[in-house]
Amino acid sequence: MSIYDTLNNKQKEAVFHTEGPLLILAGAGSGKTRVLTHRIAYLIEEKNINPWNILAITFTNKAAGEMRERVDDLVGYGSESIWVSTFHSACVRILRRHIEKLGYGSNFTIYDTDDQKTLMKDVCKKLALDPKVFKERAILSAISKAKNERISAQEYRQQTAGDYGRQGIARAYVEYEKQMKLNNALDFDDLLGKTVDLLLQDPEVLQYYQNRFRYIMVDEYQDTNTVQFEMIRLLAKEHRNLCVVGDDDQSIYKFRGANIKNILDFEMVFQDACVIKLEQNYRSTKTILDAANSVIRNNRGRKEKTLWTENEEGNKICLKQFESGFDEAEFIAADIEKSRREQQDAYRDYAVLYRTNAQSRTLEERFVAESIPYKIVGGVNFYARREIKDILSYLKTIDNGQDDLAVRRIINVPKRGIGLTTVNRIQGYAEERGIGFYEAIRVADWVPGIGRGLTKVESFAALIEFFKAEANEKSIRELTEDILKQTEYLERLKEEEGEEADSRIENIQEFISKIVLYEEDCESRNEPATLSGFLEEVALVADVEEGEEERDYVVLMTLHSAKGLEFPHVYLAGMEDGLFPSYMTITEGDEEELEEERRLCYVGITRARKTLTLTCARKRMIRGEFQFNKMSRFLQEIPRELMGLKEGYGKGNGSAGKGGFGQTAFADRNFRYRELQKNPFTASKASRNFGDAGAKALDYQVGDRVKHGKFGEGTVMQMVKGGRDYEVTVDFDVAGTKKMFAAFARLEKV
Ligand SMILES: Nc1ncnc2c1ncn2[C@@H]1O[C@H](COP(=O)(O)OP(=O)(O)OP(=O)(O)O)[C@@H](O)[C@H]1O
Ligand SMILES: [Mg+2]
Repeated sequence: MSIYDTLNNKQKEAVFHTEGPLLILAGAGSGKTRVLTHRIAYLIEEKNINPWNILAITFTNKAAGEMRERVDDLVGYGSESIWVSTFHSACVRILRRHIEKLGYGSNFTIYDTDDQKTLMKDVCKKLALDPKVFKERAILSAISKAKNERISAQEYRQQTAGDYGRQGIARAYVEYEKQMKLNNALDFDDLLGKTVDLLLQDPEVLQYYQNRFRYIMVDEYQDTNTVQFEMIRLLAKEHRNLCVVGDDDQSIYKFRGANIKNILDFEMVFQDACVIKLEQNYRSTKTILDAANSVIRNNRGRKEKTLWTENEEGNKICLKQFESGFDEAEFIAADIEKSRREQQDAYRDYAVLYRTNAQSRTLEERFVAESIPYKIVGGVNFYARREIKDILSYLKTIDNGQDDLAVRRIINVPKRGIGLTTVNRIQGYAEERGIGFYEAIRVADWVPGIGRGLTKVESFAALIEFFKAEANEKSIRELTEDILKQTEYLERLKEEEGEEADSRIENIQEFISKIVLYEEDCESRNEPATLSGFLEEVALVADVEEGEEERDYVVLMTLHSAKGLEFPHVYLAGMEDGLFPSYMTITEGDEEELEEERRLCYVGITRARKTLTLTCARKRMIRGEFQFNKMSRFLQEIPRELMGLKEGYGKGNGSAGKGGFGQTAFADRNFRYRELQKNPFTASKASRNFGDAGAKALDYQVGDRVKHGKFGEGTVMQMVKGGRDYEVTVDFDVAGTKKMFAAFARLEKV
């Protein structure tokens, strides 16, 4: 039996159709990716095509990795010379070799978003653009959009003549390009754009790659954008052996410029293209497939497809509504553990998918508490996210200032003009004196060579001291909101705009919710909610080391990252109107947006092979406020007979099978749109009053023998009372004389 015998007739047709343009348009789980990998094997083994002549492109690194594995298994010897990669990494490889022809050095640097922002800041300054009107992030996203449409800076300038706002952007675009070139740098969009430039401008290079990539395959074709299409078109122009596979129902990257027209245009650009439709789904049970079909059916602008399966009926879909997001997470963790034991399968057979990154926080905490190994795919753990680490570092510094790394992390975040030289001087001084970094900051005027950096460091210290005083009087939430306000951390994120900044803001809001939950929890137990207590609790989750050898874990990820993947058991969490579909989609009533979200829901459902569990919460804490949500409208699109009952766990009493589902579940639970529109962080009454915590009385005095954690025993020589603390001079037996603040030194009388 050959490997091709496992394919159905349509799939075989697609695999054997090796010459000429081919479009495979088919629904989820119908074997598109499988056709691609078998096609590669077929080309090499049956058609004697040199592996070197094959290019396979897919969407994410994870998908590329999986495709590479599948190809290696099928092809064996020689498979390493096939290019299996994402668009970006293919472009980098091409550019490293030939970019000199465009006047760049082959050692060009790739700018990430931060680098871009830094450069754009300089550009705006140089052009004296009004920062109130021209936001860096907004300019950058306009540039990115233009680049994806292949509009150069010059063209952009001509197009926008007479339009004041866009003229400013055009000037910034021109200058940005000039600077990028001077820096020998490319941004992500350039990787594609410059590759296309190269292919257009240099016939030799074009010919080289056309001859090299005689067979080109593109997976997830529905999410390619205009530049990507142009690149493929050029590469395939000579030999025309281009096979693209996609599903218009799974197009979910419109916001990044994906152009669904590329599917429609394919037959126009390659007029003799053969089109094959695959209609049999091999992935999911009948029940899951029915659910997916009944959801996507509600989209109007789509090509009608009939996707069917010979797979078994399978379990009913489990739908559960919980009181809170916490209960939801508790259920998911318990359910995975229970099911895993019963079915004797592995953690990696389970995936939990959600709409926004911020949703991972509650799930992660539950998983840690239950010792269930998990991995966030396509992202990082909640407490490892940059913005969360930043705020945590503020809180740690305010709490005790003993975590040098935390202090160093925030001394210039957000930027307040304290450079690395100054930081290193302070560090050197701290090391020399054997004191902590923050202690050194507080005596910055003693740091040799600190010079002009001093005022800035002093005002940083004053800010922290202000927060310290505030910490004594305010709740952790108030303190945190004030940190975000006084440092303008949130303000700067908001100015950035764009999907990344939005996601960071959501994470911060989720962090605020965590604080509120902690404070409420303490209150209910009649315990004081202290900053140290909070940090300790968080550390239990934040400092969990990822097991190096751990290969079996539950996968947590956003719906977007889940594209192309499959799992035996899938949980879709947070199926609520206002979250999924998103609040913006609902309130703005944009039908196109809603259809895009519905496609995302279709992608989510069709990731499941055997079981699908849909969960939602009646109330969910968002930005520290409870918000009441209805079940997602997408759930209402799934016929009730496909849904089943699963016993409840823990506090979650919202079973969906009988009674619970229906009237009450879908009743309008005074969804508070207006609540949502409020400023997330209501201004707190921050008085610039440093308060006087007063120096705490010490149980030792001059002449006493004391003990220090690091320096050992010594004699107290001098004590000077300051506003908030004593400055103590101790003559240590071994370490010599040191000056230190009592609060930091934690000296014990012996
Ligand atoms: N002819 C077949 N016989 C048995 N299993 C098959 C067959 N075709 C596909 N499959 C299996 O069905 C599942 C889905 O296939 P694949 O991932 O290739 O689908 P897809 O169309 O790429 O899905 P998606 O739209 O989600 O990317 C895989 O587990 C694959 O191995
Ligand atoms: Mg696929």
